[in-house]
Formats: sequence, structure tokens, C-alpha cells
Amino acid sequence: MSVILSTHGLTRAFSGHVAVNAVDFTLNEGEIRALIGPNGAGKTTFVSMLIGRIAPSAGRIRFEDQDVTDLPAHLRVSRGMAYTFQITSVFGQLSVEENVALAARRRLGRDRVAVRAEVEHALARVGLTDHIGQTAQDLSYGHQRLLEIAMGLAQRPRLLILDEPTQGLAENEIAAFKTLIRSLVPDTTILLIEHNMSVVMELADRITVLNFGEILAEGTPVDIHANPLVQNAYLGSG
Ligand SMILES: Nc1ncnc2c1ncn2[C@@H]1O[C@H](COP(=O)(O)OP(=O)(O)OP(=O)(O)O)[C@@H](O)[C@H]1O
Repeated sequence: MSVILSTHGLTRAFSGHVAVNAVDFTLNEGEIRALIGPNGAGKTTFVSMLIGRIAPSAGRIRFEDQDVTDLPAHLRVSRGMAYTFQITSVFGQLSVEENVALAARRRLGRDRVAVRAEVEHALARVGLTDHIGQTAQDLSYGHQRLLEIAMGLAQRPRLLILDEPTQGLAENEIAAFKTLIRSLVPDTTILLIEHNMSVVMELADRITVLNFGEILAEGTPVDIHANPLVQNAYLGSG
């Protein structure tokens, strides 16, 4: 199995507070990895460094055998990283089609036929074909989250990073989300920050647990569930 992404000594401090502390992390191509940990553990800070939203204080990041630590975010996207955030990044005034087209154009430029085909493909994957002409702000919250994922997919990423994708979704939408994510691997590798433990346990091949900015444990869902350190730090006694 080949490594698609790795970090070495990745660190970020905010005015003396070390949010992410010397993290060595390896992600294999084609896996679904969940990143979990208590509030404030450093999960968002960690992925923000992976995608180039914030600069590390120290350490290196490699993506597909290239050092990308100093690469601007948009160049990481064009190399095959895509991400969706906790806070919705959808343009509310634009249609569903226009939102996905904006993302597709980053890769395809002004080729209108190719962009339209990509938009249709991405919307079909997330089940939003019937909403193509709708204004994004008129979609339900759950559909807006799916639209974000379609925007990520339109970039045909090798690695898709999702920050709390099921937050605010209804049960039936969560079920559809799980099916969608399973359909993306192994062509796309998935890194998922997720608080919903049933989603994590059902979806992830492996789980990385962050606590106080450091990796506390890593393993299969069964290993992690049984790990006493994780139980104490995060999962509670249940
Ligand atoms: N821009 C910032 N300036 C100062 N401190 C920050 C900044 N961003 C994050 N922090 C701090 O870094 C630590 C890690 O935060 P981070 O958001 O990465 O955690 P998290 O694991 O994603 O938490 P949550 O699950 O609540 O989203 C926290 O103590 C937070 O207050």
C-alpha cells in the first residue's frame, strides 16, 4: 500500500499555545481515515496545515512524494487535494450548477462542455441532480453540505478532506453520506474529521486520535474503541 500523505514533526503554535505538537502522520492511498479527538485537540489546525490554509510553525508535509509544505493552498488543490470546511463554503446567491462549475473551472478552465459534464457527474454522485437549477441558499442544510462535497468532487481530488461533514444532517442524510463516501474509495482517499462516533466506527478503515495536539492512538475502529487511553480522553466510560 503506498503512502499518499505524510507529515513529519508538524507543529503549530498560537502565541505560545501549541495547538499541534510534532505530529508524525501517515495516510495510505485509498483508505478512509477518521481523525477524532476532544474539542480543542488540534484537528482543524492540523488539516488546515495540510491544505495550506495556515502555515506550520515547524515540520514538513509530503503529498504524493512531493514536499508541499511551502506550496500555496490553490496549488495543493491543483495537485489533487480537496477539502470542505465546517463552515459552509457554498455561494448562497448562485445556483447549484454555478457553485459546482466554479470548482470544476479550477481544473478545467473555460471548457464549457467539459465543465457542464463535470457538474452533472459531481451532482449525480451526491444525489443532487434534481436540484441543479435551484439557488443554493434555498437548499436544505443537508443538501448544502452535499453541494459542498460535490464542489470538492468536481476537482477530481486524489485526497478529499472533510471537516465535520455530518454535522447538522438528519439520520437519512447521514446514511446517504456514508454510502457516498464508500463509493469514492479507493480512487479517492478520505480524511474525515468527525464527531459522530457511529459514522466513524462504520466508515473508517483506521482512526487517528488527537489529544492536546498529539497523536494519542491510532488503529482500527475495534482497536480504538477498546483502547483505555482513548476511553479516558474521549469516549467516556461507554
Ligand atoms: N487562530 C487561532 N488563534 C489562536 N488559537 C487558536 C487558533 N486556532 C485554534 N486555536 C487553538 O488551538 C487549539 C486547537 O484548536 P482546533 O480548532 O484545531 O481544535 P479542534 O480539535 O479542531 O477542535 P473542535 O473539535 O472544537 O473543532 C485550541 O486550543 C484553539 O483554541
